[in-house]
Amino acid sequence: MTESLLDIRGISKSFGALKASDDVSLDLKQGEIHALIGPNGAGKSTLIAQIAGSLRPDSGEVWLEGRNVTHHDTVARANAGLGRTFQISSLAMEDTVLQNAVLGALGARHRVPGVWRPVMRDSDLRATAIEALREVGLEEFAHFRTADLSHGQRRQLEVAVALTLRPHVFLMDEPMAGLGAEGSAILVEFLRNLKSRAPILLVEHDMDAVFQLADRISVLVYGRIIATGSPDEIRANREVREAYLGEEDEE
Ligand SMILES: Nc1ncnc2c1ncn2[C@@H]1O[C@H](COP(=O)(O)OP(=O)(O)OP(=O)(O)O)[C@@H](O)[C@H]1O
Repeated sequence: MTESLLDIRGISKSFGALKASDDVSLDLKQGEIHALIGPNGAGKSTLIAQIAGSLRPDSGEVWLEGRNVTHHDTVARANAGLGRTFQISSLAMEDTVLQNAVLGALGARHRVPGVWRPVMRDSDLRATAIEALREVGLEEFAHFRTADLSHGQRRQLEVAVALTLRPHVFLMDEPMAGLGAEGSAILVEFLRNLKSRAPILLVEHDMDAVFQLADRISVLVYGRIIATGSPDEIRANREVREAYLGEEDEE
């Protein structure tokens, strides 16, 4: 059996009377894209926040590469190999592409250089940042203002920033959001290649992208996972179709 790099065990989280996560278990194995789908308000972002460490579960555990990180904060989890891209861009739009990547690489270091040593002249940080930009195909845009990138390129830059932390596992929250058909197609191809570098837990509303990309899909409804399986299994699952996918998938 392939070892799970990320293992979510029985996570529950309530906001008052609302159970946003209800005994959720799922895992992420080497080389796969595991998509988490579900209607608005199903609890996807709440679950991602608990995996990333920004929200504490009421009960349950998060294991990363065989280590229980349930009580680690976001920085400790990032340093342990959990890379994340966000639903809302965390990039500094007025800074250059390279500056954003260097800032990401700076977060990967366990110390902050002294103010006398300008960050942008730190050759290790620059090398890490340029390597990450090269990996996502943005090296030639290094000196562009981030605001001048296309939407899709900004998504790629977010991945580059995450790559500077040398993640072993990726959490991605709606990377396709706001992309047109062409941008989505490029990003789908990009993520398909990226998964061999680090497996991806993907929250995504774009069902075309999900069904093209995912090796496994879990469906979250009212905080509970109602099904996990291959894209074909999920498409054929009656409960999933009734709860979420709707009749348009019936052929
Ligand atoms: N901090 C909070 N306090 C109270 N309720 C919250 C809080 N965060 C989320 N919720 C509620 O928990 C439920 C799950 O929300 P969540 O944002 O995780 O869903 P989602 O599946 O990510 O939705 P979307 O697809 O729209 O992003 C919703 O009913 C939401 O209103």
